Amino acid sequence: MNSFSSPKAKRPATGSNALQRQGSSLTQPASSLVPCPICGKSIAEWFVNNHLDNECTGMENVAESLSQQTSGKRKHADTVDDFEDIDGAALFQDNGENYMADMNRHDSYPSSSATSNQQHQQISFQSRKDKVNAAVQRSMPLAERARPVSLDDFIGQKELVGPGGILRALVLQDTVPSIILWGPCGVGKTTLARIIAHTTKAQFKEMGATTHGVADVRKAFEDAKNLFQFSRQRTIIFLDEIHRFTKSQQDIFLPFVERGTITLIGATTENPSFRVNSALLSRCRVLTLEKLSLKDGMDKMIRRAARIKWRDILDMACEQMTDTELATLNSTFGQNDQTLDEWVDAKTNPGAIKWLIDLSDGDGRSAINTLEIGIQGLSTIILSDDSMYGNNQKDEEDQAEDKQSSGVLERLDAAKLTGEAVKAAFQKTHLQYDRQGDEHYNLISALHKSVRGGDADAALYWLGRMLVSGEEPLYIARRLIRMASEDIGMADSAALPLAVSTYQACQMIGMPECDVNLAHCVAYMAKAKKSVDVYYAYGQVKQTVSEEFAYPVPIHLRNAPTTLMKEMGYGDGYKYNPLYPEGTKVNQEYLPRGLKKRKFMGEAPVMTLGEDGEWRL
Ligand SMILES: Nc1ncnc2c1ncn2[C@@H]1O[C@H](COP(=O)(O)OP(=O)(O)OP(=O)(O)O)[C@@H](O)[C@H]1O
Repeated sequence: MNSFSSPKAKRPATGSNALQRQGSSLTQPASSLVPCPICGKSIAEWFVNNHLDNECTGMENVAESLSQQTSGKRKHADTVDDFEDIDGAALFQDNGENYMADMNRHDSYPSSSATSNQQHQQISFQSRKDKVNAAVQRSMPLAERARPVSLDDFIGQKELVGPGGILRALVLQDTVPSIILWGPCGVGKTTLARIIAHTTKAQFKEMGATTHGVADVRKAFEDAKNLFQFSRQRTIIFLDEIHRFTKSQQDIFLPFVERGTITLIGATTENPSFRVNSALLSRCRVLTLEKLSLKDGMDKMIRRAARIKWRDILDMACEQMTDTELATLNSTFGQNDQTLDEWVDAKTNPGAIKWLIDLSDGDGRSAINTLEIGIQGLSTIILSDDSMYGNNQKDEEDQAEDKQSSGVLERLDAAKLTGEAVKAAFQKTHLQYDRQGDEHYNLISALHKSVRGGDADAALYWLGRMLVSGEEPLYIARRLIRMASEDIGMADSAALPLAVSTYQACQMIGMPECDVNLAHCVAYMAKAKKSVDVYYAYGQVKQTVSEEFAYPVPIHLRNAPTTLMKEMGYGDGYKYNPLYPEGTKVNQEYLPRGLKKRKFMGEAPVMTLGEDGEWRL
C-alpha cells in the first residue's frame, strides 16, 4: 500500500478523480443543463427533481456555477459558504442514497497538460444538511453503526445461522417461533433479533427490561393481540435482558405466547433455567450463542467497523485540508491502482486486530468500542491545529510552501492503529467501564471473594482496579466492614475494628492517601483466619423467625419490674449466673419452649474431601 507523498514533493495532478466519500467516487457527473418546466431557469439535468421539490428557489447559483463550468469560463462562488447557503442544493439522489455533490471549482480551467503554475484543484463541498447528517452519524456508537443488517455480515453462531443452521431457515422463511437467545455480552443476540426484524413481514417491536417497565410490555402484548385480531398481522416482540423481569412478572407474557399470535424473542446473558419462568421456558426454544472468535471472522467484523471510523476521520480531515492537499489526495487515488477501501484497511495494522480479538474475550461490542477509542485517539493527533505551521525550525522557503499545506494530510498519512494503541485504548475503556453498571458489582464481588479465599495478592489487585477507575473509597470500606463479620467473624474479631477504622480513615483523609489504608485492611483481612459461624447462625435465626411461630419469652427470663409482675411469676426460677461457681454452666434454658435445644452456632455446613477426590457437603 502506497502512502501519500508529501504535498511538498508532489505536484497536483490533472486527473479528474474526486475523493470518494462514503465509499463511492464522487466525481461530478457531466451535467447537461435543461430548462425548468416551471420557472424556465437552466438547471443541471440531475438536479431538476430537487429543484422542483424546493419550489424553484435558491438554485440559481448551482445552475450558474455549473453553466460557467461547462462553458469553461472562470467563475466560482466567492466562499465555501456561498455554496453552503444554497442549503441542500448540492444533494442529489443516487440509487436511493444521498450523496454530496462534489462541486468542481477551478482557479484556472483544467488542462490535460498542467504545468507547475497550472493547478487543477478539486474541492469537495458538503451541504449543511449533509454535514449535520454526517455529524449525527459520527455521534452514534461505532458498534451500532457497524451492526450487520443481514445474515451475510453476521459472524459466528454457525450452528444457528450458518448453512443448514436451525435458525437460518426459520429466518429466511419468516417462521421464527418464540425463542430465548442465551449468550454472553456482545455476541449478536440483539443483532440477530434486528436481522429478523429486517426480514420478517410481521410487525417488530423492540423492548428492554432496562428501558421498559412491566406495564409497557403488557401494553405492547395487548396491542399486538389487537392487531392480530383486526388485521391478522403477527407481531414479534424482542425483549432484551428478559432475565431482569422477575419470574412472576414473566407470567404476564405467558398467555400471549401460548396463543401463538405473538412471537417472543427474549435475550439473556443469564442461564434461562434459573432466570426464566419455567412455564415460559417450556413454550420457547432456547438457542445458545457462543463467544466470538477469530475462527468466526472477528477480524472481518473489526475491519468493517474500522472502515467506517477511518472514513469519518478522512471526511473530517478533508474539511481541514488546503486545496493543494485535496488535489494531492485526489491525484494519489487517481494515479495508484488502489481503492479507498484498501487505503482505509491499511490504516489498521494486523497486530491491532489481533489485540482487539484477544482483549475482547469474544465480545464484539467490546472489540469495536476499543477500536473506536483507538482510532479516536489518533484523530486528535491528525486533526489538531497545534502543528499547522508550528515548526519554528523551518526555513523561509519551507514556511512559504507550508502555506499550501495544513499538515493534516501528512498526519493522516502517518497515522496507523497499532497493537500498542489498541492496548492503551483497551486500558482506557476498561477502566472507564469498571466504574459502571455490572462491572462495578463484578469488581467488588471479585474483591470480596479474593478476601474470603485468602488470596491477598488478588484482593489487592481488585482493590487497585476499583480505586484506579475512580471507585468511591467509602463504598469499598463499607464492604470491608461487612466482610469483617461475614467472613472472618469470631476467628479474628480484630478485623471488625480495623475495618471500621479504615472507614474513618477514608473519611478523614480521602483519596489518594486513603488507598493505603484500604490496602492495609484488605491484606489483613485476606490473611486473617476465617469463620462464617456467626454469619451462618444468624442466617438460620432470620429464617426461623420469619418461618416459625413467634414463641413467647419463657417466664423465668422475663423482666419483673413491678410487684404485680412478680406476683404473676415473671422471673421465677431464673438462676443468676454469677452466683454459681461456673456461671455459664448453670443448667438453664434460654430458648423458648418451641425451640428447646435448637442449635444455630457451629452448624455451618463444611465440605469434606471424598476418597474419589470430590468435595461433598
Ligand atoms: N455475530 C456478530 N456479527 C457481527 N457483528 C456482531 C456480532 N455480534 C456482535 N456484533 C457487533 O457487536 C455489537 C453488539 O452486539 P449485540 O448488541 O448484538 O450484542 P448482544 O449479544 O445483544 O449483547 P448484550 O447482551 O450485551 O446486549 C453489534 O452492534 C455489532 O456491531
